[in-house]
Amino acid sequence: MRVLITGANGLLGQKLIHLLSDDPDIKVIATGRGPQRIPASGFFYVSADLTDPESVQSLLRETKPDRIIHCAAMTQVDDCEQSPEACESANVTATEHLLKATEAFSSHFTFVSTDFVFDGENGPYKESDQPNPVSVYGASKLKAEQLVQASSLKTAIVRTVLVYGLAHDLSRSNLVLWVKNSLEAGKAIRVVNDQWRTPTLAEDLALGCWLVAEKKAEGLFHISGEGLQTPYEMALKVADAFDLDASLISAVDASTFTQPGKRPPKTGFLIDKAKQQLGFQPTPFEEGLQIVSLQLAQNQRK
Ligand SMILES: NC(=O)C1=CN([C@@H]2O[C@H](COP(=O)(O)OP(=O)(O)OC[C@H]3O[C@@H](n4cnc5c(N)ncnc54)[C@H](OP(=O)(O)O)[C@@H]3O)[C@@H](O)[C@H]2O)C=CC1
Ligand SMILES: Cc1cn([C@H]2C[C@H](O)[C@@H](COP(=O)(O)OP(=O)(O)O[C@H]3O[C@@H](C)C(=O)[C@@H](O)[C@H]3O)O2)c(=O)[nH]c1=O
Repeated sequence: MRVLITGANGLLGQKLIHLLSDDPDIKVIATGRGPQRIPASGFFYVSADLTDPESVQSLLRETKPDRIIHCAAMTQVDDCEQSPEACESANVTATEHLLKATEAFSSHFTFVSTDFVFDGENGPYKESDQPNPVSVYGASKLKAEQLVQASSLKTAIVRTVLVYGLAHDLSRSNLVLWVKNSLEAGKAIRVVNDQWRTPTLAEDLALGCWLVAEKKAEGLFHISGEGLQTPYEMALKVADAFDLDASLISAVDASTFTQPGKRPPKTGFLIDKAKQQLGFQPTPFEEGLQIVSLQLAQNQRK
């Protein structure tokens, strides 16, 4: 089976490559912007800018995938707010090019989306709840979802929430690494206690995406951790897991931040559909932190 993973240099992309590249029955084709930044082997890497229709057409012609897992996106929420055209291009137009190019090959298409399609007034959300994005990023992902749903291909949409984990040379950090690195540097941090999320271990998300793609499942799936927590609560758990000074963490209201992109207050997902239809079972947050801690220790020994 030939599996094309977009956004291969990103957090989810790297975890998918790690999950699939040792399987002798799967040929992993990884695509990213610019050179490969993943220090691993066992897969084929193609550099492509997905906003360029010609590049996308030739990528599909050359690789003829059976499954596509489209992870690539402009994920910096504040940058999207400040550069809406770049956001539209990376998140909507690129998805449109990919869908069009895929039509010739009838591949199954999995699109990775976000809790930020919701306004955060009524979380946790199930798949049938009504989206209402409050940021340019959220609106762009919803627009891309609508293109995916309108396509004649067999498609699935995997929405997820606040992904954390360790990977190489990422262009954006995540809450766990940010808190850990700040506390290790002795830096005081202010963390919001009036937003709620169901944080997702990157390895769990990769497996969830693969369960969808492998089964050629169709429709919407909410795939995340379980149990609402505030980023402040998560930060305290990070301090505990890494034996760092929790007194450096202070709780603040989101209103004290002047971020360009508005964040939905209470998202988080109900994941019964993914559990029942896919057999998805997320790792509890505390265990996820232990996994990240082990990976960091292994990297230090290398
Ligand atoms: N991280 C999170 O908390 C969440 C993520 N998601 C969604 O999950 C998916 C994966 O996110 P994640 O892995 O964390 O994000 P990352 O930002 O780590 O990875 C996204 C990748 O997309 C690449 N990319 C951006 N624009 C283009 C382009 N024009 N052509 C080719 N590649 C491009 C980036 O390249 P480069 O590295 O060169 O910048 C990056 O490697 C995204 O679709 C995101 O919207 C949903 C909810 C939460
Ligand atoms: C930087 C910072 C973040 N936070 C909190 C707010 C927020 O809930 C959480 C993560 O903040 P970030 O700015 O890293 O991420 P943010 O852009 O809010 O996260 C989102 O990313 C996109 C891609 C998604 O699709 C979403 O699911 C979501 O995870 O940490 C603080 O409390 N203090 C801070 O100084």
